[in-house]
This record gives sequence, C-alpha cells and structure tokens, in this order.
Amino acid sequence: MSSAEQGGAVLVLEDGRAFRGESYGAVGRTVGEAVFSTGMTGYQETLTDPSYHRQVVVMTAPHVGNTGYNDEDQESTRIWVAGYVVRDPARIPSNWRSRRSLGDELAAQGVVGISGVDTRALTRHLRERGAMRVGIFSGPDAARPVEELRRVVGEAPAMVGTDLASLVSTDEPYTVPAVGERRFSVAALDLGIKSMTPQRMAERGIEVTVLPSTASLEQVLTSGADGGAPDGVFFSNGPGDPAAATHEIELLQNVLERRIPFFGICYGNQLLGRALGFGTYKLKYGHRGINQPVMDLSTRKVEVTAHNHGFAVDGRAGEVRETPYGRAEVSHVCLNDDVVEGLRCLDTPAFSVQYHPEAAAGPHDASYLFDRFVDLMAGTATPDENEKDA
Ligand SMILES: NC(=O)CC[C@H](N)C(=O)O
Repeated sequence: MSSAEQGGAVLVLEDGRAFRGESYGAVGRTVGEAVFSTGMTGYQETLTDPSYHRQVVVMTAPHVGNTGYNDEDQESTRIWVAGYVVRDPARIPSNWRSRRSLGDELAAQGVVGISGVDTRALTRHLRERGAMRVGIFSGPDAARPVEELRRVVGEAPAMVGTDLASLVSTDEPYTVPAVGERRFSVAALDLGIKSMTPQRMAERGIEVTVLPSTASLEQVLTSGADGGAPDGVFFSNGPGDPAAATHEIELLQNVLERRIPFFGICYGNQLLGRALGFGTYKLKYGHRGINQPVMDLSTRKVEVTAHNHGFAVDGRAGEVRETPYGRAEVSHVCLNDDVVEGLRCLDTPAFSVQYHPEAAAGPHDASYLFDRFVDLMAGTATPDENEKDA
C-alpha cells in the first residue's frame, strides 16, 4: 500500500503545535521525544541505532528513502526509533543493494511515521523551544481533535531520569573475534551498542566480548582470554539519561580503580564523566547528524564527526580537574556550541568521546581513537602522551 492510499496522519507536539501530513510506514499511533537529525545520508544506520529508543526522529534532509533498505547497513537487529518524520519520501528507491523500500520496511517493523511534513518549520520549532514529547497519529486517530491527541502525548514518559540501557542491551554475552591474530581482548558493556563498534576493534586485532548492561564486576574481570581479566574495557553508546545509570557508573569506577585501560563512546563518555565526578545535563535540543565539527584540543585538529546525543558532560574546553582517579581533562569540544565532546584521564589509562568514531553512518575522521585505545592497551602511550598518533 502506498502512502497516499494509507491516508492522512497528524503530528502533535507536547506544546500543542500540530503538523498534518500522510501516513508513512505503519498505521497507528506512537509517542516519544521529538529530535532532529541533520544527516543527509545514512538513514538506515540512524534507524537501527539503539540510542534512538523512545525517540521520534525528524529528518532535516528533504528526500529520504532514495537508496531503499538493504540487508547490510543495519547497526542492530531492528529499527529502534519510536517514530519517523520526513518531508518527501522516495517513490522509487534506487540502489544496487536495495531490497525493499524504506516505507515498506518501516511498515513491516511496525514503525509509525509521517511524510509531507514541513520538516524545516518543525526543526526550527524544536530548536527554539527545545526537545519535547511528540505523537504521530494515523488511521482513525488522525481524525481526532488535536487537543485530545495532545493529552495522549503529554502522558508519554519523559527522557530525563530514565534508565533505558537494560531495555536495549543483549540478554547473553557474545564474542566478536579478532580479524587475523588476536592481540588484545576487550570487555564491551552493551548499553545499546552499534554493530560497527566491535567491528572497528576486531579490525585492529581485538577480540571483543560484548556483555549485558547488567554485567557484574566479576563477569567483566573474567571475560578476557581463557577466563582472565580483559586487556581493556569499553562502554558503548546507548539511550536514556546518564544520571540514572547507577550500576554502570559503579562498575566503571571499579575498572578505573584497577587501572584497566578504558574507552567509552557517547553514553560511555557521559558515564566516564559521572564516574569521575563531572555532572551531566540535558541539552536544549541535542546534536544529531553526521556533519558536526569537533576539535581535538591536544592537536588542535578539527574532525567532522557523527553525533547522536541529547545529554552532555558539564565542563569547559581544556579544563583539567582533580578526580578520585587523578587529573582528568576535557579533551574535545564541539565547535558549534562548545559542548564537551571528549574526556581524558591524565593519571589513569582512560578516555572517551561523545561522538561516533565507528562512523556508521558518518565520516571516518575520528578512527584514530580506536588506535589510541590499542596504544593504551599496548602500553605504548602513557595517558598524557597519547596525542602523538593523532
Ligand atoms: N548515542 C548515545 O550514546 C546517546 C547518549 C545519551 N542517551 C544521550 O542522549 O545523550
């Protein structure tokens, strides 16, 4: 069934603003946090990123679905976004890898979307008023009065204070083998991990044991080769508010105390921040897209990077703090708004970034960070020297 045959749909924001359009994907109703992504490409990776759990994603790129949906680019086993908002969906997808249209895939996975929306107006609204709850309603719901639908939206759970990692994490540990000879073993806590992340490590000779977010310290410490301690610990990206991740923060403090080399991405960066005693806060509307400029303050180099975060670590560019694990510095900042994009411990082998060096989707400028992790484990970089390979 084409979108036109599916009938009308309405998007209703928590503050009462409504946009009418056509149903796209599954027919029904959905609620979540409205966020926008500025990526021009990479929608399949976005849709399947578990960090988007409970979020309704608005695409600022006007044409979405041009390359259809393939069987290779997914970052997890399913689409995680709670809803999808586009202006102009492709009527005829075209790519040699495409297996079906994006609209058909959204429908097959039960994801409610809306098309024909003035996504520029919607994005400007979110930018001015901040991220807020939203609902998409199609089928018989589309005909209901907006005020009634707004009440439904208002009952959706808020993002602040919500611990979501356990809802998206793996139930059972699994191993991603090293490509070629195994040089290191890493325990990766799955807080919503994207499949490209263990892949990038495996390419560097790392065997990755992916553990559930509820893993105990004991499990982490016996997940290395032959049941021994791993050479490094990694914390992944993931949905929810880092302030609510009590178990994971405590686990990380134990890792830092033992001086096991640590690397964190996105949620992992926020959790390193909290483990060190930094605060975290909710950004007005967040950073999402694959075209965000970040400066590595140790080299002054600018990288174009992929982002997906609604929270951030509270700190200033270049700031060095005394923490229970020695000195820690703010190592990277976003050049759009000075938001903290990376942390590095100077006396403990640990660092993290708020953005996505795994680059799925996104530019590969930041892949050097996986090499820094290797250097930390190899002992070829002392924590305060590891800028040398940038
Ligand atoms: N992609 C992520 O890891 C996101 C982290 C956190 N949930 C945030 O929104 O900021």
